[in-house]
Amino acid sequence: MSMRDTPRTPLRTSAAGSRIPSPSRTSQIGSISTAQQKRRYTSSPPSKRAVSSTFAAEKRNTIHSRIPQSSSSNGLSAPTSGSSSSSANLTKFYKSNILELNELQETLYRKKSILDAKNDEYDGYKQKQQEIQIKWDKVAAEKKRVENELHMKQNELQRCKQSSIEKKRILEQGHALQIRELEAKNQSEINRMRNEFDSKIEKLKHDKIKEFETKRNDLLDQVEGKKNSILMNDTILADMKREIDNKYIGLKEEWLNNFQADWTKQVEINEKTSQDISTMQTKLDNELNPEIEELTKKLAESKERFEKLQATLDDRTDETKELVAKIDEKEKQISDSKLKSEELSKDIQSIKDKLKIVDNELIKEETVRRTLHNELQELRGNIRVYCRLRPPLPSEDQDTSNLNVEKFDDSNGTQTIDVHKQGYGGSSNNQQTSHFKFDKIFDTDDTNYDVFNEVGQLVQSALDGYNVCIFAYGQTGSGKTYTMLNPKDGIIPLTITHIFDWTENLKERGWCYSITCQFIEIYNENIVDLLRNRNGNDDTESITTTRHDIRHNMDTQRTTITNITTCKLDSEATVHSVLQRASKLRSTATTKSNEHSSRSHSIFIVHLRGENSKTGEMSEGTLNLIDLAGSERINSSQVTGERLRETQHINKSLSCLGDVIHALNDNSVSKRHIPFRNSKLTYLLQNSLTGNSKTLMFVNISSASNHLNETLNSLRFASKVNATKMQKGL
Ligand SMILES: Nc1ncnc2c1ncn2[C@@H]1O[C@H](COP(=O)(O)OP(=O)(O)OP(=O)(O)O)[C@@H](O)[C@H]1O
Repeated sequence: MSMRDTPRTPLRTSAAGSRIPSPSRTSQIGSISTAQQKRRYTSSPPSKRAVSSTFAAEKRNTIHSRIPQSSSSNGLSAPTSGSSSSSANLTKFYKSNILELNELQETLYRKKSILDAKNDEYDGYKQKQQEIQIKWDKVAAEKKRVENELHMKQNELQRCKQSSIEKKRILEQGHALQIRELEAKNQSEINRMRNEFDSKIEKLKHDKIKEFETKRNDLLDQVEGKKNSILMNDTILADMKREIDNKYIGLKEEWLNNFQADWTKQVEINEKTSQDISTMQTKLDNELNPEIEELTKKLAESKERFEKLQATLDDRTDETKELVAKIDEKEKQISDSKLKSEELSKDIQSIKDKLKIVDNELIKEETVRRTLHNELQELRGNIRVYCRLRPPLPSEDQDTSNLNVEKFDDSNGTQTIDVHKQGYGGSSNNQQTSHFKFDKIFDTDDTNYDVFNEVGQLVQSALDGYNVCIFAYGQTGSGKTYTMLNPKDGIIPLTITHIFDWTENLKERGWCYSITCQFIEIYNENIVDLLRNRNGNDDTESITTTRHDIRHNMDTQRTTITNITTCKLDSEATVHSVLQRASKLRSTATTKSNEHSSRSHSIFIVHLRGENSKTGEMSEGTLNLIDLAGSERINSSQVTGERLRETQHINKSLSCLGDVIHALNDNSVSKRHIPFRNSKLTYLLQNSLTGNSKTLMFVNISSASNHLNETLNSLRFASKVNATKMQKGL
């Protein structure tokens, strides 16, 4: 029961109305019978919860029950007799009881004050939690902003990287061009050398021609000289002839002949020289001219090539100049980018540092949150009982007026359901009304999501490393399976989905969780593995032959079951397939044993193991989600055989569950023995019911009037559980 919403203790002065009446005011009331007095002392004292919730009513009842109502019922004289002895008895009775009643009232006030103090403490915690929540939201928003900033910077860095790659590519292209340019340069060098060679050849050719021309000119000069000398000789000869003619006509003939002979000789020499000259001229023309022509042609070609190369070279030089300018520009851009990149790296580093601080803050906040969450849960009570009404099915009586659910009042913290039942003869005068108080009551129009909103906090506790048990108790068909396992929105599917969401969020605070599950049922005190591998000849017989033992490790407070299948839950798909596997096995058993599912307890066990890589913290919690067997009372004398066995086992295990919770509430040292071993169910859940564990019981009831008796039985059982509190440190 939540302390949060317990009504405040009234001031003592204002409690006058509830004080015990003085003997004088009640002097007309008869004295208590000895039998009643005896019963009062021998009955066990009411639990603390019962005292707090029903004290006023009890007090009234006690007083009225002790006052004789008629002389025929207790043998005392009627108040109208006015006898002094009965008045004296009455006075004596009140004197002896008023002290005790006042003491009780005193005790009640004390307890209520403690309750108020706890209530205030709880409000303080609530305030603190709200502040932390606001701080948390701020930190989360700051983190988101910083992450966005980081994201943008990373994008910018990425762009810079891409532009660097582009520049590198362009530079590489430039290098390739340079290589080609060098090749062109080498080519031009070759060409230059070739030109030099050509010009040398040209010069040589020129020199040779010059030399030959000089030689020819010399020879021509010689010929001219010879011609001149011949001409001179002719003149001399003519002179001599004339002299001879004149002087020596006789000798003329002889000298002329001689001279003619000489002259013929000279002519021959001249002819020979002329022949030599023409031979040389021919030789010059035949041999050197083709070579010169060839060389001239080559020279022209080379010139042409040279001009072309020169033009290309000019183009390349211009291109190279442009490239060099571009390279310079790019290099400048690269150095700018490098500077920017360094600045970005610094920014990123500072953001990372900030993120680290934020992370550390978050981790610290998480630890505080866990402590506060647990304190809050403890303040709300380690045992909670919720009631859930299911609407009448179409086939059932639609009249639900027997049940009346009080509106939930947040400041009250509890909710009451009134059950009206006709007395003997069906007369409305004989109607009896029973009141049952629970931490919360879900009416017929509340959905599974409304239910999960309340359960979620306990799932969070399991993630924080506590053991949690959630039971669904009620008669067959009251909605236990609908509450626990409805495929879309039952507690089990919603729990797992939320666990995935929460563990994902906790990752950024350094927490990494491994989630495993087992799904078993307890049928006739035998454990059946609902996740075992099915094979073709699998039948109910082979199921029950596999032995499963429960082992408790007292050091680690962990419980294991031998030969049981454990499945890793890493995605919603695996959860779906695990639940389908289990439901298939259950439905197979249902066809073989009538209404098997309502005759067995099914337990979905989720192990949540978390490790925080940043703080080194570890947490290990177990969440047990239990769909109990139908609780309807079947008289053992009405059934036989297998059904009788089932009934005995169910009755035994459910009453054992009640006993265990009762025993846990008993602080008396002599009664510290908790009868966990009396049933498989309680023995299995031993570690999850003791210590700092949290327990939630749903009592599922049908609102249909034809189920009223079973509804009352279920509500009575649940009220008994609700009147207990978990004993710590067992
Ligand atoms: N809150 C609800 N709203 C609507 N229908 C419901 C609700 N609770 C239960 N039902 C319907 O009532 C019927 C019986 O419910 P369910 O099978 O969950 O009961 P049960 O207690 O688990 O029975 P059993 O013990 O046989 O497993 C089902 O048809 C279910 O759909």
